Amino acid sequence: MTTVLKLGGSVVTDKSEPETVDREALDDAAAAIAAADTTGGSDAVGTADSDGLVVVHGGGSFGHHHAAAHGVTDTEGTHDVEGVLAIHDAMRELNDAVVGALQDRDVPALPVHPLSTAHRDSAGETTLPSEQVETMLAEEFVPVLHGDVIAQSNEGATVLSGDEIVTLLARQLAADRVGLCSTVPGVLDADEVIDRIERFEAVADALGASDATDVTGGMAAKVRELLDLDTPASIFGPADLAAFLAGEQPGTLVQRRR
Ligand SMILES: Nc1ncnc2c1ncn2[C@@H]1O[C@H](COP(=O)(O)OP(=O)(O)OP(=O)(O)O)[C@@H](O)[C@H]1O
Ligand SMILES: C=C(C)CCOP(=O)(O)O
Repeated sequence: MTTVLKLGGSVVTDKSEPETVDREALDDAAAAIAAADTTGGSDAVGTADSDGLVVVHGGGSFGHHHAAAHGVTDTEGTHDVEGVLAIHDAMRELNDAVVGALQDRDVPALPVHPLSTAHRDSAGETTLPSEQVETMLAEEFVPVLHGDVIAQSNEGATVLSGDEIVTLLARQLAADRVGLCSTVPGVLDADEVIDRIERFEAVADALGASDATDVTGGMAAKVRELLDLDTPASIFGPADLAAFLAGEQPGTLVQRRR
């Protein structure tokens, strides 16, 4: 079984303070991942024939802050190389922290930086090679990707969100499970967690943007992307990470009715 897990930038960073890792939250997440034994092989998460875990993390107070400062979004690009590097370097720094926290817990985590491998065409179609991720999984490593800036034809460089990485990889790896761990316990409608979302229109009124600086669209964009997947996806909070990794479906399950 292959699991793709996104650790929200809002979980692993303090989104109200530029470039601040939330060390406690990150270590808690790393501990939950370590306890779940998520590497490929016979004892891995979910079933006996697990192919392992891919971790993706978002930008939080690292990427979004720099992207906003340089006017870069997932559709608006820049040719300013210093701006591109500022966004990428911030994301690499956060990725170092995430990989480091996992390695401190003996999770065999390795970084994968999308700027060096992914690109977009002028219509915004993203290509993200996954062969290195698949090989890492086969060798029982835990690849750790992150939202990033990537080259886009006619735009310079634009933001690739962790959420889009999750959906691209889930398709390419034919993932069995997808989890988005954010700061909220699920998708909320008037403070109640919605159990299941099958159609965007049914929840559109409840969905908003992020309440922090976020250039890629917050909760509404997440739900839209997840509804396009064949793989069922769960959106849940940090308290439910261990349950998700143990095979449960906490929070909100997003799956289009076929
Ligand atoms: N109906 C809703 N239910 C839950 N959260 C919502 C809703 N509408 C808007 N939100 C906002 O969406 C946020 C989650 O999206 P956000 O993009 O900030 O999360 P993330 O993936 O953890 O962070 P990042 O994008 O930095 O990786 C919540 O913190 C909340 O502010
Ligand atoms: C802002 C950058 C560079 C990454 C955005 O990733 P996200 O937080 O998953 O939307």
